[in-house]
Amino acid sequence: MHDMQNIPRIDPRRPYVIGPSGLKRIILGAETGMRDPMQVSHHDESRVALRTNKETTATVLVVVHSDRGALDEHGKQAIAAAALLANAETAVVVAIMGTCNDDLSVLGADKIITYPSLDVTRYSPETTVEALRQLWGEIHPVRMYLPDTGADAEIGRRFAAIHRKTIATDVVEINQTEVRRWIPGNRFAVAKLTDVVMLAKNAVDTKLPWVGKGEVVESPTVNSVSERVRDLGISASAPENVALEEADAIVSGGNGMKDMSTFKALADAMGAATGASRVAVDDGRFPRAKQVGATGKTVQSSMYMAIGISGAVQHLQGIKDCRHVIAVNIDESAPIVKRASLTVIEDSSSFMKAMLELVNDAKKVAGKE
Ligand SMILES: Cc1cc2nc3c(=O)[nH]c(=O)nc-3n(C[C@H](O)[C@H](O)[C@H](O)COP(=O)(O)OP(=O)(O)OC[C@H]3O[C@@H](n4cnc5c(N)ncnc54)[C@H](O)[C@@H]3O)c2cc1C
Repeated sequence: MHDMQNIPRIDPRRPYVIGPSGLKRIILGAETGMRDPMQVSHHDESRVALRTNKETTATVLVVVHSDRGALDEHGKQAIAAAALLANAETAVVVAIMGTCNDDLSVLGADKIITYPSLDVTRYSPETTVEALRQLWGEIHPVRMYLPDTGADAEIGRRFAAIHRKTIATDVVEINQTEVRRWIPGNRFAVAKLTDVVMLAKNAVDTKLPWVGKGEVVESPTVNSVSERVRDLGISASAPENVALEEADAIVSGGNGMKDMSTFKALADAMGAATGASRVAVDDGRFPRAKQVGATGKTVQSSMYMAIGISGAVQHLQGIKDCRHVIAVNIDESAPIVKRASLTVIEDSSSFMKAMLELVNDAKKVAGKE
């Protein structure tokens, strides 16, 4: 049985979601002229084939906001979905609202256009919609894909409403003629394929057997538009007021972290929210609301520092969307080490004291104290 909570976690390999019934046939079948992934060596990246060698005569457009030069998993999925669905004559054009340091060719992007001034730190929906109107007029895409979250969710709806495009939201399955979205009661709502497709999270696998051309194009000038809403900038709220699921930096303690006062001081100094493993919660060191993992919160911070946490599979499930995981552990064979992009093999208490000193020194140098 499915309930609403399971909806964003659809396994793309199940037979009814995007990819399986539709995608497998659409993209990998001989009739599309696509490369057969079985002929591609996954171990030799230099030999990964282009998605298509044919001259492209049509385009599909993917629109994604980036955050400090990086795309989140949902944004990546939108690009991969567009590439999976495009036929051999169709180019995948990606408009990045912001900058992008990632290699998007591995997600099937053929052409990448960045709009650095339209990143998520500024609220400028009317200018963004104008940028898309200009781009749409230039490349005449057959379809536009966006992730159905955050700034992208708003832009897709605004664009469709203003420019009278058909739109489907929360889409989990798509084929040549129809889109499907989940509705309560474990049912699909089916609609004709629309101009704008807003994709639900985790409906597509981003591991592709081929690459796009990845050509980066200079940012076009966008006509100036007067925004009706004035952006007063971003002000950070105190980490303890931020929901763990929305925190950008999290310092998390586990069974190997007992020095609570240094832990709290470090989190404060770093401006990070605090999380915990289940063992640390069961011990009474953290409230249940701080538990990260399968039976706790699923977080998606840019930085997740796991101090004295082993990285049990149930804990890792809660941090799968985190961008940078830093592990602090005395055991270099702890599973968290495999997940982390940086590991410090050190006693948690000594680490936290040293780190606290470094952060405070850095703040003094920056004149923030
Ligand atoms: C159904 C189910 C659901 C679960 N849900 C969750 C969940 O949502 N979230 C969750 O976290 N767990 C969950 N668990 C529990 C999970 O399996 C682990 O038991 C738990 O995550 C372990 O917590 P830990 O890593 O803090 O503790 P431990 O497994 O005890 O690991 C402690 C780590 O700290 C290191 N360490 C020890 N001393 C030090 C030191 N002085 N300095 C630095 N490092 C040190 C150790 O090397 C070790 O790696 C669940 C389990 C089940 C069965």
